[in-house]
Formats: sequence, C-alpha cells, structure tokens
Amino acid sequence: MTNGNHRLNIPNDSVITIAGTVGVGKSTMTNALANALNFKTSFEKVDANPYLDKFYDDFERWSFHLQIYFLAERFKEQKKIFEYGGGFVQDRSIYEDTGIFAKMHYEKGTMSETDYQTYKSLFDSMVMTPYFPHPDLLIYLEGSFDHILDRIQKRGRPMEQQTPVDYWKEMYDRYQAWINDFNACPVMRINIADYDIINDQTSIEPILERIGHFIQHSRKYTGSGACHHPNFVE
Ligand SMILES: Nc1ncnc2c1ncn2[C@@H]1O[C@H](COP(=O)(O)OP(=O)(O)O)[C@@H](O)[C@H]1O
Ligand SMILES: Nc1ncnc2c1ncn2[C@H]1C[C@H](O)[C@@H](COP(=O)(O)O)O1
Repeated sequence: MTNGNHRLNIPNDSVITIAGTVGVGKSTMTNALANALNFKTSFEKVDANPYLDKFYDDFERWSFHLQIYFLAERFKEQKKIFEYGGGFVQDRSIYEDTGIFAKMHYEKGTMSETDYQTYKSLFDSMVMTPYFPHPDLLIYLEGSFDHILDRIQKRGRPMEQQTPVDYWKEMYDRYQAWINDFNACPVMRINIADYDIINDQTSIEPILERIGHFIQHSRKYTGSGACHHPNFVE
C-alpha cells in the first residue's frame, strides 16, 4: 500500500459509515475514528433540522417531509465524499433511512402508502443504482436495549426523552432484523460493551486493527474502493 494509514492497512481514500439505532454511540465513534485516522467527518443534521422537532410531535403529519429532507441531506453528503475522493467517516448510512425509518413509519401507519411509495421510488432511483458508490465498510454498533435507552436519556434531547419507550424498542428490534439481511457493503459489528472510547481512548486501537483487516479483505475481492466504484460514471 503506497498511500494510507500504513500501520493499520487502512487506505486514505476509504469511506467508513457508522450504523446503529438512535443513541447507540455513532457520533462518538465517528469522531474517534476520524481523529485516529485523520479522516473527514460527515454528520447528520440534528440541531439545524427544520422538521425533527415537529416530526416527534406529530409523526403522521411530518414523516414524509422528514424523510425527503434526510434523503436530500445524505445525498449531498454522499456527493461531497465522492468529490473529495474518500477519506471519510460518516455518521449513519443512507440505507437506514429506508430500511428502518421510512419502513417502520409506513408499517406502523404513520406514513401513508402513497407517501411511502413516492419516497421509495425516489430512494431507489437515487441510491440503489450501479452509479451510487457504496462505503468500503459499514460498522454496525450494537448493545443491550437498556444500555442504549440509558444513553438516549442521558444525552437529553427533549424530543427523544418525551418519545414513548415502545418507539425505541420497535426500532431496536427492527435494527436487529435489518442488519442480519443487509448486504449492500461489508459489515463489521461492534458491541458497545466491548469498548469505552470516552474513558479509555486506547480502546479504539483493536477496532482500528479490525477495520484494516476488513477493508483489505474486501478490496482484495472487489479490486476498488468506495470512491472508485467500477460502475461510477464521472
Ligand atoms: N463508548 C461510550 N461510553 C459511554 N458513553 C457513550 C459512549 N459512546 C457514546 N456515549 C454517550 O451516549 C450518548 C449517545 O451517543 P451518540 O454518539 O450521540 O449516539 P448516536 O450518534 O448513535 O445517536 C451520548 O451522550 C454519548 O456521550
Ligand atoms: N430517516 C430518519 N427518519 C426519522 N428520524 C430520523 C431519521 N434519521 C435520523 N432520525 C432521527 C433520530 C434521532 O432523533 C435523530 C438523530 O439520530 P442519531 O441516531 O441520534 O444520530 O434523527
């Protein structure tokens, strides 16, 4: 390898996306990995999101608007990552928007059939095409429901604290089923009980080593990285 984090076998143009349910620790992991690798970060907008508060107040009224907003934001981020040529850690994957959130709201009756089909057809034509570069690696953070709920409560976003526990449990269960079927890119699972990057910064080291192995292994078989997707039209 001529260009990359040599010690770790992680090429500098890698794109790593962090997935997992709300509160599991994605943003914290995104920052820690980006610092360790000297990568750029791509975060989802929470504070500047014009729909999020309204959505938590009234799912039925705002679920379609919110999904369209997230889709547009994530697609812009995806374009930025491509234009930089990779070297990014991304907080939440675009796949979770449709595989978890839109689907859950549709199936629970808080998004109409028409809105869901409109959203899906937009998502499929933008994302599930050979022209869309997938990440080199999706890191899936998992842990016990109680541990994650505790983190949501401690983080203290009022809109999330006021949301019934059933909502988080439904999401938690859906995440477990979703990740077992996910195959759009290589997946590395990490249990949040196995590291503590807040109190022990060295606990990132074994994670970095595992990432290096995963990316080397998958590039050997695909022959390319996320931003050099063989089918991507430049
Ligand atoms: N390894 C960790 N140990 C202890 N607390 C953590 C850890 N990772 C995240 N947290 C805390 O859990 C809460 C949720 O983390 P965050 O990274 O914001 O999750 P997400 O981005 O998945 O919603 C935050 O208050 C954060 O400080
Ligand atoms: N696609 C989405 N639909 C509904 N809500 C979403 C979506 N993506 C993120 N969210 C919400 C969930 C949280 O309240 C915030 C931020 O997520 P986090 O997992 O804490 O980074 O946005």
